[in-house]
Amino acid sequence: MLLGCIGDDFTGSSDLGNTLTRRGMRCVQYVGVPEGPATADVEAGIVALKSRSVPVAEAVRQSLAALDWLRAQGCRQFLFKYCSTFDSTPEGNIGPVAEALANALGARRVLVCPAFPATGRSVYQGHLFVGDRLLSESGMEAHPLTPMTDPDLRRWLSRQVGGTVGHVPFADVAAGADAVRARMRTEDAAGHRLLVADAIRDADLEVLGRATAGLPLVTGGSGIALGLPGVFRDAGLLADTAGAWSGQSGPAAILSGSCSRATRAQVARHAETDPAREVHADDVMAGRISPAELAEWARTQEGVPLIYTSADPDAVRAAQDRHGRAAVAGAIEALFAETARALVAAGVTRLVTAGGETSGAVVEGLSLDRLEIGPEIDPGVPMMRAGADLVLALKSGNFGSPDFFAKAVRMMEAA
Ligand SMILES: Nc1ncnc2c1ncn2[C@@H]1O[C@H](COP(=O)(O)OP(=O)(O)OP(=O)(O)O)[C@@H](O)[C@H]1O
Ligand SMILES: O=C(O)[C@@H](O)C(=O)CO
Repeated sequence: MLLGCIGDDFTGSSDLGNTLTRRGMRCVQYVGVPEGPATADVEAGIVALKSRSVPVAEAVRQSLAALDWLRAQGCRQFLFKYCSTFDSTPEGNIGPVAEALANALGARRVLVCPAFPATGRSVYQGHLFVGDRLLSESGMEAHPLTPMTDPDLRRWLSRQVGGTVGHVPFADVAAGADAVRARMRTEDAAGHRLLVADAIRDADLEVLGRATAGLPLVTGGSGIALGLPGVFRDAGLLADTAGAWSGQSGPAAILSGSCSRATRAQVARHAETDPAREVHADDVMAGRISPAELAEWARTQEGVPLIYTSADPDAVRAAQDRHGRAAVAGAIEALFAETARALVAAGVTRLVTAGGETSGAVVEGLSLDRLEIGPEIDPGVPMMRAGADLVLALKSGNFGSPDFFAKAVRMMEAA
């Protein structure tokens, strides 16, 4: 294993797997820290954690355990993957995890770059944009768990870490890898370890990736991985053999706990043509709804059934005020995990989930341990094989075209 990656959620990890696979690395996503050694054919291993929204100390503990395992597999470089919308609170977990990994690896000059141009995320002057809006005006300011109210990544990250935060401005990125390396040395000399880097195009991310050659730790969204396979390839380290992929026949179902704008539009689109069952937070909290009943409903539908709690920000806020943010999120995630188990037990072979936390709960609920990354459905979302009879797509909340659900189940079907 050459590149050891730690993802702070499951959809984000599959987004990273998509990038690395498309750039020719043989990549496997592990569900949590594996028990035994990896197989010898894996060039990039991603340990997917559910650490984005857990308490800081727990996120650090899990991430260091993942790092230990990846080091034991012989990795030469490590990547900490977080969300392209920098999902975190003023306490963490991005900053504390990045610092802990840097401490463990003795790493300096650690890039921080969530840019993902294919999905509209860019970093300029240290500020994160979603399309033409600042992060804090993109809808992310109303996220149920990590409301992003400050688009200045340097300022937001500074609140999370013990050290100071530096910057690699766009002028250096545009000037190429040597200029980036020079800027990183200057920032290091000024005492900054975590360095927010500007990037607005894939070409900028390629430059940043190349500039990190030989550095132990890189952090960012999946875009920061664009340039890394090329460095390994130039060193003659990649086998460059594509893995085989085949789809899966059988029933499909969709579970959506994401409340993002993109997902709500996808839910509305799917409901125009296929059966869609809304589950209300109050019913979940009161125990008025059971996974067995939802799975039975899904089994008896014509078309591809969608079960969703996705709701607009006012409804989410009201549910959180009534029940508590963590309690309602936990109860909904537990419901989706059990419903997924019931669906698969009832014969579902193609499962689409929307939302990072939701997908994490589902994958853990299904006790999956290893996901083979397949072809891309939409930017940032690959199909994945979870075993002989199960193919998954874990969609990040903000990703995917409006018809994503129908497109995903169609693409996941065996040819
Ligand atoms: N109706 C609802 N009311 C309150 N909370 C909800 C509701 N529906 C879902 N949630 C919770 O909101 C959270 C949504 O997070 P999730 O990560 O699944 O989606 P997302 O944030 O849109 O996706 P991503 O992290 O990939 O961007 C989950 O914890 C979920 O349980
Ligand atoms: O980077 C992203 O936006 C996604 O991979 C993700 O992490 C959302 O959960």
